[in-house]
Amino acid sequence: MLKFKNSAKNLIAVTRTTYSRYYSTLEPAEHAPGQEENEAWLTSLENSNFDENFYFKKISNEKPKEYQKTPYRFINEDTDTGIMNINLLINTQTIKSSPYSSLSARQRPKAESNFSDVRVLKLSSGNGGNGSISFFRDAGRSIGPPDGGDGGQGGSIYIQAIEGLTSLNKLKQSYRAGDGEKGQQRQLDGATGKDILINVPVGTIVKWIPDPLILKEQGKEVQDYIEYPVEARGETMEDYDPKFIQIRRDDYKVGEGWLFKDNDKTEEWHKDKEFFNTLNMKVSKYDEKIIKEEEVGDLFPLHGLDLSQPSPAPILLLKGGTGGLGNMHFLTNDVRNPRFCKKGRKHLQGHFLFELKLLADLGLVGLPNAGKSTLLRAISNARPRVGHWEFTTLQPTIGTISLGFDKDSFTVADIPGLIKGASQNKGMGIDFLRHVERSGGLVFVISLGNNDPVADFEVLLNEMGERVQNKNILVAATKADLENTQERFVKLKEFVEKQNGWKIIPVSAQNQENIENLILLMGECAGKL
Ligand SMILES: Nc1nc2c(ncn2[C@@H]2O[C@H](COP(=O)(O)OP(=O)(O)OP(=O)(O)O)[C@@H](O)[C@H]2O)c(=O)[nH]1
Repeated sequence: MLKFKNSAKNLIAVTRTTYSRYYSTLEPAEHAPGQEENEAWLTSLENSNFDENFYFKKISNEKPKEYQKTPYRFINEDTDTGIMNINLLINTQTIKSSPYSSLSARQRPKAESNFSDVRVLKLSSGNGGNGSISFFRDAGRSIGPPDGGDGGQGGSIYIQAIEGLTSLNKLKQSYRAGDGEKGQQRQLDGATGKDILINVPVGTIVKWIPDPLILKEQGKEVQDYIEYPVEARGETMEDYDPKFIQIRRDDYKVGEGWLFKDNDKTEEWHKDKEFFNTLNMKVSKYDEKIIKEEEVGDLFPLHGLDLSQPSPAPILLLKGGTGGLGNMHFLTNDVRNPRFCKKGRKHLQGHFLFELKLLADLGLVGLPNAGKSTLLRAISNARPRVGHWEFTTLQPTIGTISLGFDKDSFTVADIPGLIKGASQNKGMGIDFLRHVERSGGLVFVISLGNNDPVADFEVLLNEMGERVQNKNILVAATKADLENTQERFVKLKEFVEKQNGWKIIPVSAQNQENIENLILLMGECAGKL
């Protein structure tokens, strides 16, 4: 049999009588699928039985119709998507306002340049490259068999929580993965678009949110939406409790997405031809498969992705578009001269809210200037800022405390001081409490240098509200080295011990007094002893 190679040097000249004879006696270009292979592939598509249940189960409860106009839809099936572990679902937490909103302009840039725990990012994956329409050519022959390669896969956006990061401030405002390149002649597939991997600190929660600009136009606040992802849009329905958001690609439907080579023989011309319609019916099955895979793959947990552990591998957030098929796939018995290929599938785009909740075993809670940072310096390797003025601590610091070489160590988070009215956003507000929210225990740091430590403790308990529930509590009465603190300590001890038998210990962080005992009690509070 005569060989038709894709290199001119290897080409064996053939004399052809008719076009069809030419094709029936020649094999196509070296790696391009041949006519027989294409026929077999199209037949397999025709007979293929995609697990419709698998795909449609997830969207069967999709309601109501008008939501479908939006570029996203809610899905309420609680099924594993195959790319994301459902166990990662968490409850939505409230975000009220910028943690820095109440700071003076002088303080703000300092705080924001080093630390950021809430960010909104615009993310887009890449478009799939278009297929290519090309025919083998050489000097002796004006046109050969189709050899147009496939478009490259669009780049995807991945996220990975890694240890050693403590802030979201390095993230950019938007990320866009690369587009797949278009297919090339000689069966060359287009290059794959560049993926993007976003590294975040362990403890980051990622939530999908609608475009903040659109929300603004509608007079809605991103914050409201985050607090009640569905309710704030007035879209809650009885028995409708969506678990996923499906961000949709504004793209061609099954049987569409063809690109044609000739200006005069466009889609209209082809749609009149039986050979094209027959082929399109078969290729539609391929479209269906790709689109169904997108429906499943493009789901995101509505209540967010909680990266509370280092991610063993990057997690796919937004998948790039699939590359379009080149014309080499469409050479069949009926289609001798496929002057068409498929477009690449489009990218996905969405806005995501990144919220960092540092993960420490214990949280230090106290009024400004109570001595929290000094205490953390005394007991751990952390070096938080210490000052004589209030609100020295503008960003949370985490210290690690060792209980000895044969015991677990534990971590302690120092957060900015709370003041009366903090829950109404006074001082630094209470947004920083997100960083002690997931701690098993809280250590209240009360200064014995203040006149009425009991009243101080009451202020803190008021501001903390229900946040103290289900937590181990310890009170560190600090600055015990100061004069006349004995009597204050006795009163405070009495008050503390009345509260569910909580423990209290006097210390002087400055003079390193009673620190060993404090560490032991803290280890107990952290559940490590
Ligand atoms: N005498 C004495 N002074 C202390 C002790 N601990 C802290 N101080 C002083 O109290 C002041 C406040 O200490 P910080 O550790 O910055 O207090 P903070 O609670 O972290 O303050 P904010 O950052 O405002 O929340 C500093 O001047 C410290 O030197 C102590 O045990 N004894």
